[in-house]
Amino acid sequence: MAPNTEALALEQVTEYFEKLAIDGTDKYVVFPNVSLEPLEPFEHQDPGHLADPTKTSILEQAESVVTLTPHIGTEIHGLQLSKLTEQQKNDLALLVEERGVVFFKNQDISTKQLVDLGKHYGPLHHHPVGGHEEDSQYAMSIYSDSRFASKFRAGQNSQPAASTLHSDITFEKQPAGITFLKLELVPKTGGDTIWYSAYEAYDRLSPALQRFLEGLRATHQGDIFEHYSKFAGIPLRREVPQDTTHPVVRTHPVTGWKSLFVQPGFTRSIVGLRKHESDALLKLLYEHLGGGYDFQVRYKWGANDVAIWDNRVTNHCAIPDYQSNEKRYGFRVTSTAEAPYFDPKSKSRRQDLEEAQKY
Ligand SMILES: O=C(O)CCC(=O)C(=O)O
Ligand SMILES: [Fe+2]
Repeated sequence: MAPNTEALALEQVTEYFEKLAIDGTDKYVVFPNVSLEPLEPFEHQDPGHLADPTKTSILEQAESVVTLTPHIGTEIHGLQLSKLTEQQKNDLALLVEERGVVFFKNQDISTKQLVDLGKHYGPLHHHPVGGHEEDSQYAMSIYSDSRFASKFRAGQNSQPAASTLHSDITFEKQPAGITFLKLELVPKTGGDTIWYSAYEAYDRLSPALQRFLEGLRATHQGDIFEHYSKFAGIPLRREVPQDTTHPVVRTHPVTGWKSLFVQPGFTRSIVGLRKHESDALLKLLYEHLGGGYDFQVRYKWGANDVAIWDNRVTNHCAIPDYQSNEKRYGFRVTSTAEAPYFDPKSKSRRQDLEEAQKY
């Protein structure tokens, strides 16, 4: 039965959401009604610091490496994430941090193995609302089929996809770093994902606007998950922080490069500006991001592909264009990283590469 969320009583929806079998897999998604403690601060140790700058263990041992666009996205063929050595795990961190997103085709890695791999990159995030696989709270389900389509895609169909452009969980004080998504069921056509380089987004702004933005902070809110929890009758497992601010331009701890760290998904205002100033500036920046056709990569998924991106330096949006009778299932493993900071001495990616004559 395909429930229409709006028409259902909350009680029924809650029951519906307790445990959901994913057709076409042997998996169940659960939405446990548990109360989680607030996240504790931690000191982030980035494995990218341990990488070999040439990243040979990945780039030379793959069967082939495809640079998908000049600014973002690399596709790796012929390596299984389930079998990485310690050196490869560290080199992978640096590759993702430099390239923004890296794709591994047709992976045999299990949920448990991907969760274990994710832990190498930082403490894993347990989402306050998102359903997760029955066997792991750290494998957040990304799901859509005829039962879920109306609920999960409602709203998305009535607005431009770019308005859902986001970096994951930036409402947290220490938001996501390296993040994995494995898609196990993919629609026959459609359901691509687009990633945008926030390094290049910064580099495309005029020096005058760059200087203006540097040192500013913006508020980030996870209110959509609170609404979503009420709307869909899913328990809110942890309070979402209400007072998070992050720098508008942040410095990456490993590459040292600056990136533009605002997005329509979770950023709400720029601290210190009047509301109409903040709204106008964010609108300008969101148009700049969403219109970045020449600093994005659009990925056409194959079954069991894994995308690995650095949420500190990219934004992404899923494209909900497939038919509602199509199934799309995957799970995300999200490592968390440092509290975002801006180092006034840091360089932009373009400046650094130009100086090294690599641009
Ligand atoms: O479904 C997708 O392609 C991406 C969903 C998403 O935003 C995520 O996994 O963080
Ligand atoms: Fe996301």
